[in-house]
Amino acid sequence: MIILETRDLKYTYPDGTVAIQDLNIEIKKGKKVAFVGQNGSGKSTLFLLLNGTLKPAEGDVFFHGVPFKYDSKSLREIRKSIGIVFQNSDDQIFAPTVYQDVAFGPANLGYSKERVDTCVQQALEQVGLSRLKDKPPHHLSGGQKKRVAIAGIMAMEPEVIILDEPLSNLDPVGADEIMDLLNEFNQFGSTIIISTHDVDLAYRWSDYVFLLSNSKIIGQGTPAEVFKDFDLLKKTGLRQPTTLEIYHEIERRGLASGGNSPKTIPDLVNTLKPIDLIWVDVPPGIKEGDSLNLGIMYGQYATQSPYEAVNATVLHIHPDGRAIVELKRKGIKAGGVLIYDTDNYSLPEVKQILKEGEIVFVGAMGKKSKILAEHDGIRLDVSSGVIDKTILTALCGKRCLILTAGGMVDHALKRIKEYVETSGIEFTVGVVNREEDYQWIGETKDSPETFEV
Ligand SMILES: Nc1ncnc2c1ncn2[C@@H]1O[C@H](COP(=O)(O)OP(=O)(O)OP(=O)(O)O)[C@@H](O)[C@H]1O
Repeated sequence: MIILETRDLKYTYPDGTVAIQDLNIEIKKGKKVAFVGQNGSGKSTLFLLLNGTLKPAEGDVFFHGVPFKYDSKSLREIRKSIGIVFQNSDDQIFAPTVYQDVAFGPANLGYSKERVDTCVQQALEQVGLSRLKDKPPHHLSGGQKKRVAIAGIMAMEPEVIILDEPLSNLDPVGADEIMDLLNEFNQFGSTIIISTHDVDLAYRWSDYVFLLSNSKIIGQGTPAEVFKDFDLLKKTGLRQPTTLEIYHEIERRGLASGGNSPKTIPDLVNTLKPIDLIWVDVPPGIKEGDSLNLGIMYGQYATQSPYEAVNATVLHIHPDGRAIVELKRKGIKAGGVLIYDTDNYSLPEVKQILKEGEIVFVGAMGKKSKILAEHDGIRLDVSSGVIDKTILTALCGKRCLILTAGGMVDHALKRIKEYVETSGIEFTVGVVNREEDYQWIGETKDSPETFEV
């Protein structure tokens, strides 16, 4: 279903600058969409047109198929449904306390005092700022201000959230947290639209990408479609995403299987071809013909099983101390991922799972789960980029637990099951405390035996 659409949109600033022209786009409900383009390509102007802050010189914007009207009542409705978070949080935050700032939007929509309070409490909890509600926003860090701005929009419960450069001025962990938050909103059904210069982010995160250049859309499609088009990227002055660039280099050297578009490190690792002879550094004292334990390899290296211990025979030692070795493999079992739904949280149960499930790696997704873990002293090994890091850990034979809630439970389950299915690497995955969703993958009778490495 199309939620937002533009037809022949044009916008000219009063000084004559044409910032948007011939713009025809369709945005589907519930999707994560990225607009990518260089400075001055027109992203911010387009976003202001998409929530009615600017009125087009020509053309129309449609919400659920209905063209925008620009009287104050219609605009209020549009801004309630389509929230925008500005690039610079200081342009958005002005009230004396965090609470009052977040309350501004819902109060302006004429909500009752009780409803405003509920919306604000909920939004502050979602972005993890309940504790700072009485602080003046200008005393907060850049990342915290960004969250206040996001909470202010969330409190109006919009269907579409537009964020202009959501990660500008954030450190890597703060950036991951904001993206996790946006994924969470998306799981609850919001359509999320961002602008960014960051091709890695657009490639990894979005369902659909628009490339903007000189006020026009010059390319669009899934991230895999858009970012494999070198000519298009060149025209837009953008580079390829790093994961894709590394993949193409190893593919060109015959080390990865062709025709893939890996988005994440687990996906990239999974494209590697099996190899039998490799160069390695050998410790002093090793002679030709000796055996070496090289550790563990997985993915397509495996010949008999999804995951294997690798021993090697030293064939030839070069005078510089490096040696050519022939790999000998032994199948062992991969680890597993358990997902715990914190909507049905019980600390004794989590403790029992950690102990009896022999869990060695714990991650939490979503503010609620992180706060629960912190409050109850559950040590977290990872709190951002959780799904990928957990998959990589499970591939190394370890048992992992993800604490999360709501739509994120299904999101994590789906992503990990997809990985299991496309990679052919079998490890266990399931929701542990939600009977109807309890599933295991890869627990077959003929699962490979476990060997000591
Ligand atoms: N208030 C304004 N008056 C005149 N021209 C403007 C105004 N705001 C933006 N422009 C111009 O409109 C064009 C598009 O600007 P816009 O801010 O939409 O681009 P952008 O893609 O968001 O850039 P950035 O990535 O730097 O934020 C640019 O040429 C810019 O100089």
